Amino acid sequence: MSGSLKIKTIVRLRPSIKTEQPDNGIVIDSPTSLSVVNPRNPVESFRFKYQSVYGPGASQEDIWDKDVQELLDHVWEGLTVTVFAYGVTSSGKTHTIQGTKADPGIIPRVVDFLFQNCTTKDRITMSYMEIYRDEVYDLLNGGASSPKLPVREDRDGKVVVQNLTEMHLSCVDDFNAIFSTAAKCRSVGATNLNHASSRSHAILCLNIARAMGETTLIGSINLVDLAGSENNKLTGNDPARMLESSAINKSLAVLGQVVFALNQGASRIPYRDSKLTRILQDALGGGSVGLLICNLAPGSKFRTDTLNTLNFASRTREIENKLTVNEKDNRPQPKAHFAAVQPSKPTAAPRASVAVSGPTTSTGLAVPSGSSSRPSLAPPRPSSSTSTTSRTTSRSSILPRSGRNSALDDAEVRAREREEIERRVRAEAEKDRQRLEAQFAEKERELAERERLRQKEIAMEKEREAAKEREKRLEAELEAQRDLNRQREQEMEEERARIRQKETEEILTRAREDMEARISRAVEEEVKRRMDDLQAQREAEAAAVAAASAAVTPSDSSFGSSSAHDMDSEVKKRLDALEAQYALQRADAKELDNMSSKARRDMAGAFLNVARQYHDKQDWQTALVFYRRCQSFVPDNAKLRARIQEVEIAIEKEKQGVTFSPVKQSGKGSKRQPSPALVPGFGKEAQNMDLDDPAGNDFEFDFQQLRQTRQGKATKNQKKRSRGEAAPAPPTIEEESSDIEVDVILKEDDGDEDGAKPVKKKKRTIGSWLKGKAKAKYDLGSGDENEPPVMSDEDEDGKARSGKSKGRKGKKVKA
Ligand SMILES: Nc1ncnc2c1ncn2[C@@H]1O[C@H](COP(=O)(O)OP(=O)(O)OP(=O)(O)O)[C@@H](O)[C@H]1O
Repeated sequence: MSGSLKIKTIVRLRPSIKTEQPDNGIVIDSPTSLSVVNPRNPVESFRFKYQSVYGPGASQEDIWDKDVQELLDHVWEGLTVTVFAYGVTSSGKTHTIQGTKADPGIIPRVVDFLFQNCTTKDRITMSYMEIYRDEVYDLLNGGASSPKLPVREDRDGKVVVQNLTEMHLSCVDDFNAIFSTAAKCRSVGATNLNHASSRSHAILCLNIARAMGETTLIGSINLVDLAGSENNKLTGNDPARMLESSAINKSLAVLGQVVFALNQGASRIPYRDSKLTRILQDALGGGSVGLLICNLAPGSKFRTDTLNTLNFASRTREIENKLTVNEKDNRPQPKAHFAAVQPSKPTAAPRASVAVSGPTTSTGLAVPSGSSSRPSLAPPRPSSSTSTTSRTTSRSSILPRSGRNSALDDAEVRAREREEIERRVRAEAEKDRQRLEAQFAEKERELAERERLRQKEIAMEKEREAAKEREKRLEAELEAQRDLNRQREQEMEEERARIRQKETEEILTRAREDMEARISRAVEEEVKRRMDDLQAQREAEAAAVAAASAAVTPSDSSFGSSSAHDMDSEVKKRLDALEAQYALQRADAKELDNMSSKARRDMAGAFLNVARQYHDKQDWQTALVFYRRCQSFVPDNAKLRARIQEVEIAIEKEKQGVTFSPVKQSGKGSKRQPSPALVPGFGKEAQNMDLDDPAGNDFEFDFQQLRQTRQGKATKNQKKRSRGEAAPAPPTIEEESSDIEVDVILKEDDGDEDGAKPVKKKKRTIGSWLKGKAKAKYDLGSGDENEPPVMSDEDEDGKARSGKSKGRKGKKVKA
């Protein structure tokens, strides 16, 4: 088989081991892709795609069956197959490549496979080496305790590990015995991350030579268990481990550079910068079939290494190898003849192959096809020697001396030329390397700058988010404060309303008490005065009787003198009464000066009430006193004047022994018409409400409806206040009654004696009524002689309205 083939790249994520926390940072999306969370920005993740992706549940067998076994077919075609495991320390490279007895990895499966499929003609050999601190040691010869082996390029440009032991295998057991001993020689040490951490890169090489008539196909399998990249902060390495670690990391860095340079198509690939890349030259951009297994470890502490490993894998899968069949010509070589000796052409050899040569064995990890320099599996036979060295020896032995000298000169010249070319190539390569490194550094700087800006942007975004959050919190706090203020204001408003209400009630109570006190004072004084008068009168009468019985005088003169005496005492009494009344009126007049018109009306009403009570009892004297006192507050009221005159007449008549029928208190008929002020539930508020029709019409007014509305509202407000809620100020009676309808009885004067007669009813609201109101009908100071003054909740008969109102519930009253 020939042609080119890209390196096959697969990924394997190992399960979490006992001491590790489960990790969701790596997600296997499909059998060929996975996503890894960005360690710098956890909301972001990177997605990768490879030929195969194995999760923690995948077995050794799965990997073998799907991705490894098929490659071994190429071995029988004389190709070199290189499988290498790459990954951070403890990611499972050794587990995958080597495995354990219970869970065998790739190596034992390959050996089984080879022996199952080989024929008796096939010859299988093995070599096993380790690269420890950038030196090569033979693991079949004691590993790092044996001498280090030089890595050279032979004349054909092949990389060879000199003196590496190659052992023949006849069966699987042979291999197991040799390998288990050799594996123990491998440099392994304990770190914090892996108790059996590989401190070296191990390369097991299995060669299969199959004779095919005149040629022998030499297939090879290189199984490479790389040491893992290490973060010394995590591994907790001691100084010795640090040196190992630095060598491991350096060789892996060069491996990365080689892959990078191959991807870039660079003219110089830095294989020579480490022993590892030098030896793997054939697998990387050389002539072999390549399989890269990237091992991943779960856990956030490995996240950056995981991403590095996956980036490395992505770059490696782009590398294309030009496959080269390793073939050996079995035909006997023609006898050495100087004409046949040609300098070997470096271009004829494969670009990169690893060959090992030593004193006892001469075999290669990869062998150039058809080349006479191909190492043989059997000990070298003189007749078919393929080594350049033996060719050179036979050539020199047949040359004459002078010819030998000139041949030596030629060789020297060629050697010098070669050195010169090598020097130039190296200088050029060095320049390329420096240029690439500069580019690399520049790229890294660019990436670092981009990363810095991204981090800055993230930090600013976070800051913006935090500021928004703060603003929201402040706004909420402000709103809460505003609510609190509103609530407090409402409470204060309610408190003020309560205080106002209380003050009003107190003022009213005080006024009422004051008035009651004055009335009772006045009554007491009057009663006392009258008692005194009565006493004086009785004493005077007793004295007069005594004097009359003692004196002996003619009957007419005695009659004349008795009559004069009576006249005197009567005049005197009247004078006393007038004086007393005058004194009272003076006292009232004094008070009157300081009173408001409303207070005057109140006082007049109070006295009128008392006067009426005496009037009803036909105690004309006392009634007269109170009517007069009432008059001192409303001196211009004509009706009151007339009432006083009536009472005075009654007194006169009484004195004359004439029976006197009680004076009617209503000037208009048997039934006094209630005024709005007398409607229960309204008290004196309605006094100022003028319900007089400007047109002089009468009307009916449903006070009961108004009262109920008002009481309903008052109860509602009271309840509100008891709950501590704000209640509106009580509306005025005008406001409340404005929508209430009344029936207006229009009157028409038909010219006869009866005067105006009610003819029809018309509905009007109190509001509209009030708009057109004329003078105040019930104003005590109005001087209206046709209407009685209205002072309190009692009607003119002195009966409480509340009692009457019960009987009138729901009935329309005539105003
Ligand atoms: N697929 C797996 N299933 C179960 N256990 C595993 C698996 N892969 C690795 N391990 C365990 O993880 C631990 C580390 O594995 P291993 O030694 O193979 O890592 P490594 O990559 O070779 O590390 P180092 O580079 O340090 O040599 C071992 O205990 C191994 O048994």
